[in-house]
Order: sequence, then structure tokens, then C-alpha cells
Amino acid sequence: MLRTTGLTKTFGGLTAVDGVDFELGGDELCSLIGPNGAGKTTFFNLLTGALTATAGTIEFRRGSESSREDGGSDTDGAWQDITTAAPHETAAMGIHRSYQITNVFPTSTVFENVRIAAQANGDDATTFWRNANHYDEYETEARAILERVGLTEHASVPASSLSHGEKRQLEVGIALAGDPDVLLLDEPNAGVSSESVGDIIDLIEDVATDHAVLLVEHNMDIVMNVSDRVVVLNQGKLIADGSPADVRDNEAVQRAYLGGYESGTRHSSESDGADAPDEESASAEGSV
Ligand SMILES: Nc1ncnc2c1ncn2[C@@H]1O[C@H](COP(=O)(O)OP(=O)(O)OP(=O)(O)O)[C@@H](O)[C@H]1O
Repeated sequence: MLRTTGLTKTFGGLTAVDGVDFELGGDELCSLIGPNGAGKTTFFNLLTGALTATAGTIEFRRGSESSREDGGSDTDGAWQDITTAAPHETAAMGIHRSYQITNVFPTSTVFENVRIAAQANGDDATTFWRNANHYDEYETEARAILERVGLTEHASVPASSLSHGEKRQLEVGIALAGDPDVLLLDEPNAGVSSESVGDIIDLIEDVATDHAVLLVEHNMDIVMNVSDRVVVLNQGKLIADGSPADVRDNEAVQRAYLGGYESGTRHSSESDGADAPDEESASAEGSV
């Protein structure tokens, strides 16, 4: 569905992403882990077109075998080179991300945030005279998404009044409103209270049932439990790619990142909460 070949990004003398070969399958929930500064966010920004690669390629292939059998579009099945695509182009193709830093319209209601996102993705997003039926469709779609992310009862409150964990749920809802094939989730658990972590895990697992998901997450208990596959970046290089158990037992990964990881333990390099202005405290046990 999404693959990179030799993907590289340099900032001056620093190589943040270094020759990464990676492929994400259509039905996969793959976690991207690594120490602070390993290049994970830069890698996300390259995939969405927010940053332009220094070298290497990014390709996207829309639709799985099953969706093609169901009558997918003409471009289904063909790899497209999207290395130089801009963010609005990757979004239009079906690659969406939720942000590590809360990215909602704070004074709009929870419902409006999702409806606006659905409308922005709609066929008539650039048309001044909108079809009233389409408007109804966006409302229906927004309500279905709020139900899915567990925010129906908060639909009419301003987004600013949500707890940090609920804002994370809203961010995933906004990303879903873009009708993505690939969801890039950037630390959806960061800053979420330990009581809310279960909701976030349920949400990640739910969206992974019908989307390809690439998850950046520092909480190893979440990573080990939800992932089909784990890839590890260290100093920009991909140093491991395999099942959660294989990666956990990989010596290079233990040295670079997981040293001493045991289920339910915390480690000093965690970054959770740094971007969390809300009252809820740091994320769950098990962050590294
Ligand atoms: N715009 C930029 N200009 C210069 N250097 C940058 C820029 N963005 C990232 N870097 C550097 O690139 C390296 C990788 O950063 P990146 O944010 O991708 O790491 P990360 O794995 O996401 O880290 P974290 O887990 O802390 O979020 C770091 O050394 C960072 O300082």
C-alpha cells in the first residue's frame, strides 16, 4: 500500500532519515518505534509530503485485493510515485495523519470539527454553491465518526472543553473524516491519563480493522499488544523490522532503545506529556 526505497532526509549536516526501505501492507497495524530524535516524526512528515525527501522514493498503491474485487478505482493496484507530492495531494490520495500536538478548532464544537473535515474531503469542497444533499451526507458521516471514536455524547460541546484523551479521540475522528486508506497516528497516547489509555487502545485496534495504520508510540505495552509488526529507527536508520516478539528480543533494539524493557515499566527517555497542556497527567505505564 505504501513503500519507501532508500528514503533519506538531511537537515544541514544531520541525516534524520537515512536510506529507509519500508513497506506497509493494506491490512497492517505497524508500529514505528525508536529513541527520541531517531527520525520517526521526520519519516511521517516525508510520507505526508510535509517535508521533501533529500533522496529515495515514496510510492503508494491504493486499494487492497478485496477492494479491487469490489470495484475499486482505476488507480487501484498500480504503484504511484508520490515522493514529491504536497500534503493536500497525499491527503487526497488517502494518506492522513493525526498529530502529536493537538490539532483541532478549539472554539468549534466537536461535531463541527468532524463535519468540517468531512466536507473538506467531499467532492464539492471547492464549490461555492454546495449541494444541500451533500451537506446532509457530511452531517451523517460526522455523526457516524463521532460514534466510532466514542464522542457522541460530547458532540455539541466546544472542542476546547474536551479532556486531553478525548481530544486525541477527536483527532483520530478528524483523520477518519478524510476517508483515508492509510492512517498515520503520531503518539495518540501522549499525555493521556492511565484511565483513558484503554479507550485509545480500543480506538487504535478498531480503526486498524479497515485501514492500514502506521503508529508512532513510546508506550511499549501498547506497541507490543496492538501491533502486527514493529519497525525500529535509530539515528535515522531502520535497524529492525519484524513481529513484536522478534523486535523485543532483538539485541540491537535492546541496546538502542528497549534496554531493560519489561511489561508495565517506565523508562527515563519517555517523551509523553511534553505537549500536554491539559489537566490529565502522563501516559500509562510501559513508556520507554
Ligand atoms: N526541521 C528540522 N531542522 C533541523 N533538524 C531537524 C528538523 N526536524 C527534525 N530535526 C532533527 O532530526 C532528528 C530526528 O528528529 P525527529 O523529530 O524526526 O525524531 P523523533 O524520532 O520523531 O523524535 P521524538 O521521539 O523525540 O519525537 C533530530 O535530531 C531532530 O533534531
